[in-house]
Amino acid sequence: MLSSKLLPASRILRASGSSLSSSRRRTLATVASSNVVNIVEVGPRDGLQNEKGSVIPVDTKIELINRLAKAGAMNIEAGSFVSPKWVPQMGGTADVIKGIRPLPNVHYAVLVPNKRGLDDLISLLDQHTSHPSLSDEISIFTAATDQFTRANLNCTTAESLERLAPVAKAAVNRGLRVRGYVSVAVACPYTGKVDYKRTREVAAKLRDMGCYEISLGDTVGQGRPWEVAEMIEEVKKEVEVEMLAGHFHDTYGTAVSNVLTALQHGIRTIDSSVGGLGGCPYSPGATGNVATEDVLYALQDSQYKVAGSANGTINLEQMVDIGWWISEKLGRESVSRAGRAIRARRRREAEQKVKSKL
Ligand SMILES: CC(C)(COP(=O)([O-])OP(=O)([O-])OC[C@H]1O[C@@H](n2cnc3c(N)ncnc32)[C@H](O)[C@@H]1OP(=O)([O-])[O-])[C@@H](O)C(=O)NCCC(=O)NCCSC(=O)C[C@@](C)(O)CC(=O)[O-]
Repeated sequence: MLSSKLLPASRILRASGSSLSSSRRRTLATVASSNVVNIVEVGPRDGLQNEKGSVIPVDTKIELINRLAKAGAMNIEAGSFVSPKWVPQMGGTADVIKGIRPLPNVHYAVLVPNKRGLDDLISLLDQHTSHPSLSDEISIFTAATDQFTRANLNCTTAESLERLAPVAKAAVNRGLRVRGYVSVAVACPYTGKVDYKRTREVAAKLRDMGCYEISLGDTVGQGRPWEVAEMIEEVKKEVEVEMLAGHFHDTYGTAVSNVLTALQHGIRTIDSSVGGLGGCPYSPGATGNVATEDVLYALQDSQYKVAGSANGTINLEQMVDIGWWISEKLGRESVSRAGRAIRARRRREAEQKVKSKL
């Protein structure tokens, strides 16, 4: 386990459950210079929510989450309490949460869109008090444009923020940590290039309502590294970089570059999805999140160290296996570039071994 000294600020806040006091901010400034990178594994939620066809069995989702935790993932978005009419794949989240074998030091988060979602989670937790670590975090979400928020939440961004404020407050009062998402932080499928001032304002409002971390989503996956850099610099004018996370989809193949750009601009928490699973139901054509395997590979032997519970990190080889396993369950191959290359390398090595024995 990494010492808390090495963990990015927002994750320390989450560990202590405290709010940002001024003395905290000073300690955090030192921590922010750390090169430890946190991964938030969003495969079981963002990765699976958009799957077409039949609903993925609860047992498969549970196995996915348990495998991810075993491979060292310490932050896993396990599902969402949203309307199953809107997102049918997330319908069985309560059963998924109940079925997880919770590991110590792993945070299992659940996405909620409204008070009803939070109430559903709380009633589940109340029924399972013997598993206090079942789920200790909610993610709430809105967007930088009204058009996207309407498609995703059936209201404007201002209305969503108004609805989310009491949800965040109730969650914090209950002892849950609250993470906020700003979707379409760079570009919107309905309106094109986004005014980053708007991204900044929405991120600041989420911070003010009690979110310990705000994830900036390139939902469409069309952000270029220089645009991501500009967006982050704009948001940083109002929100501490220690509280920011990067969430990049890979539609145009820029996701790994965008991750590196985010790190260069001070962000230390990255959302990713095993096997590059995913896509957003309200962003037509958008592909999956940056693959966790690709991020792990890109950061190997660099100045950055990925935090995790498998010998202090996340095991890349195991993640490759999980990416292939879940992709095959979904009837396809993993789209992770590192995953494919590592599988090919393993095949070559196995063939050479056979040849050398002949
Ligand atoms: C917010 C609503 C419900 C509004 O939807 P609405 O239709 O305006 O709400 P409503 O209050 O009229 O409710 C409609 C029905 O849903 C039910 N309902 C209401 N709330 C819930 C709930 N929590 N759980 C279960 N059921 C619920 C409610 O009871 C009712 O049932 P009916 O009376 O018709 O039988 C809807 O818009 C919704 O569920 N949206 C969620 C959309 C979603 O999950 N999108 C994907 C996640 S966001 C994302 O992927 C982006 C992100 C985070 O990854 C970052 C990035 O990449 O940018």
